[in-house]
Amino acid sequence: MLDLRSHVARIVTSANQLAPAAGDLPVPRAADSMAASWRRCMDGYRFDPGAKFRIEAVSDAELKRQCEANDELIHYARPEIDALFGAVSVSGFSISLGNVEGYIITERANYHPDYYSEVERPGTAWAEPSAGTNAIGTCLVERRPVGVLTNDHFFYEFSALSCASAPLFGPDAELIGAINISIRNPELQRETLKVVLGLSSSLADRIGERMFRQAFRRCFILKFAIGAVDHGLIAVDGDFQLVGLNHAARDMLRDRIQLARVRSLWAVFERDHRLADLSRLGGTELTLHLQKGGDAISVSLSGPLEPAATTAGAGPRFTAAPDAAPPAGEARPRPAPAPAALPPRAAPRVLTLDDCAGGDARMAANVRLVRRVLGGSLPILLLGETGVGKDAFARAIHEESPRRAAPFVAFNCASVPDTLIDSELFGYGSGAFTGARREGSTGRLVEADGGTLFLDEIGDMPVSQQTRLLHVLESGEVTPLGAGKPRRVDLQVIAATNQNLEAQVARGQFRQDLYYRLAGAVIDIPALRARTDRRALIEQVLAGLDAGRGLTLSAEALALLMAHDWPGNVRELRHALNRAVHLCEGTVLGPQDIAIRPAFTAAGLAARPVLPAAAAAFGLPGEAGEGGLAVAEAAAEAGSARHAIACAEREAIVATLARCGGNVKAAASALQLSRATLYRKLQRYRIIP
Ligand SMILES: Nc1ncnc2c1ncn2[C@@H]1O[C@H](COP(=O)(O)OP(=O)(O)OP(=O)(O)O)[C@@H](O)[C@H]1O
Repeated sequence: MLDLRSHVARIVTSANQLAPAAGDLPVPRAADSMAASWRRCMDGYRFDPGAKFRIEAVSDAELKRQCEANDELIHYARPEIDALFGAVSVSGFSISLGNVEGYIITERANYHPDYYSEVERPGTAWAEPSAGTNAIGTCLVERRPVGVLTNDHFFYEFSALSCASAPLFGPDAELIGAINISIRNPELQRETLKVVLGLSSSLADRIGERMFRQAFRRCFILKFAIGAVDHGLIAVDGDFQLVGLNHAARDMLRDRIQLARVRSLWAVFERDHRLADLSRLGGTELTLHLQKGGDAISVSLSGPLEPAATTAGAGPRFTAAPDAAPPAGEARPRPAPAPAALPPRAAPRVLTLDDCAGGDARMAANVRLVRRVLGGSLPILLLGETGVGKDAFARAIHEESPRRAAPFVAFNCASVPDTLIDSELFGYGSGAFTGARREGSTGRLVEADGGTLFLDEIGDMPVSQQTRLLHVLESGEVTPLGAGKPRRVDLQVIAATNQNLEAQVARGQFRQDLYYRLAGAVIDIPALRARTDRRALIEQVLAGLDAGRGLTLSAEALALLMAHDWPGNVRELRHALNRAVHLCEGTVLGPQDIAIRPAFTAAGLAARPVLPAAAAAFGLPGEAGEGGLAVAEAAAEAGSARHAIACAEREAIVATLARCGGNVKAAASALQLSRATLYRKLQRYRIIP
């Protein structure tokens, strides 16, 4: 432990250099990772490391309110904390649970009288903007496990303490708190703290897993490990549609999920026939292969905790949606004792063209146009926002086409790296390049011979491949790479995009001649919000998801769904309903089952820029700039509705700060947020570094 002078000098030097200091001050290597936090303390929160510090604590009444607000979290965390505490009962040791605001809400402590201190009791405020560098607060800011050894604490008052905290993520992958282990021993070694950090992390993972399994208790759960991280959890329904991914799974699979914008498990893993009947496989360990030649991953599969159709006797719902606490007075959910299988489901039906048309006049006209060119060689171009059903429409075209006995081959131009598009699409001959398969590859164009080739996300095709594709469309011949001899192909090409191809042509990003070639029959699929048959479509999608439970929508739920503007279109609708079906206890879906908010219509809010005056006052970029990106990232994966909410929140914060002349305390009070929460949001939206 350093004396006060050396403590202050070390912090100031390291924070300023963000690297070990030269000279005679002992600056351990961990100072590197702490320095960013020390710098935040000095520059961001205007703390002085030499100042006397007293930890803030909330009143008993406020602590009670916070405990009630975090009732679910405490319910799942407490048994795990007790179990670990019982196993490691040494003196000067405590395990605490901090909420996302950094307040300790429950704790088990076994203090040695020599080391006893009031500082860590429930109600104390450990958010970094309140208490400086400390394990709970810094872990919440950095969203990663953090160990803080003695003098790594910003304030000298805490330098007898060493702490290790790990973030806790909820079933929707949102940060909900931190688990902290503290040891009051000024002699503690950094290596020992690393072991303690491991304990904190596995405790947080176990609590997160229990919450995830309960939230998705009517789903099949796949648990897997990639690299050192071994707690990836995926919830799927009986149709292998992804219903939930925990934080670790999103992290591990981010690229694959974003690339393909997937909702199906089989867009992440290679399809595996052993999983054909999920309900027989509970408790199975198996190896799945990541798509596109990815690694083999060991996966353990468990069946639902509750049958999907359960009504009476089920514990009250724990919804995974943030802010959706269970209604007051409901008892806590208890995991159901015996696993049960989901009722069998009909295989997902391929939509027909009539299904796609529904009762919408524009769609009916689209279908009439398409029927006139079915099976010919005139290309069809499908335009429409993401999720409107372009892929579904393309498949329906093929199924009604005279070509339906031949293959339907789909190729997503955005999900294949540029360097592989050539070989994947046009094929290659044996030994065409290093790493090529000995027997060569036919390529998708040849695979689709006689049938339909669906080129999804055509706007993402690189210009060099556009030239080759144009040649194929004009000549009807494909020449695989290194194969010399061209091969004739007869196919109907359907291309799709949610981009503005004409604008891309004007910018030189898309070949004009290819655009005209592809635009044989142009089908503009309307956004869900513009469809006149929205209500019928909502009911049709629900009927396809409810596995024969005969679920209906309450008037309020229907009103909510009708009022939403569905920026993610039918996909978003499907996802919202799928989730509601899994969370709904009875047979009528209520508004509480629907995770969207009518007050924030995404198109309106997302389109509004940050108030120009506020942006100027703080030197902020407008919505399209870095701040907008920060919002987008913060809301990534959470869906566009939450993105809109995040936009609105950021806008409100910036405007209030501007009104309060940049005074964070005044802005926090005007926004009715704690100072710590406001700082967290300022960082999250990158309003401050
Ligand atoms: N008319 C419909 N009825 C029921 N479900 C539909 C309908 N249209 C689309 N869907 C469903 O909506 C989801 C999204 O559709 P699809 O993947 O075809 O959209 P997309 O326009 O191709 O999206 P993207 O541009 O992101 O690729 C799919 O699960 C699809 O089955």
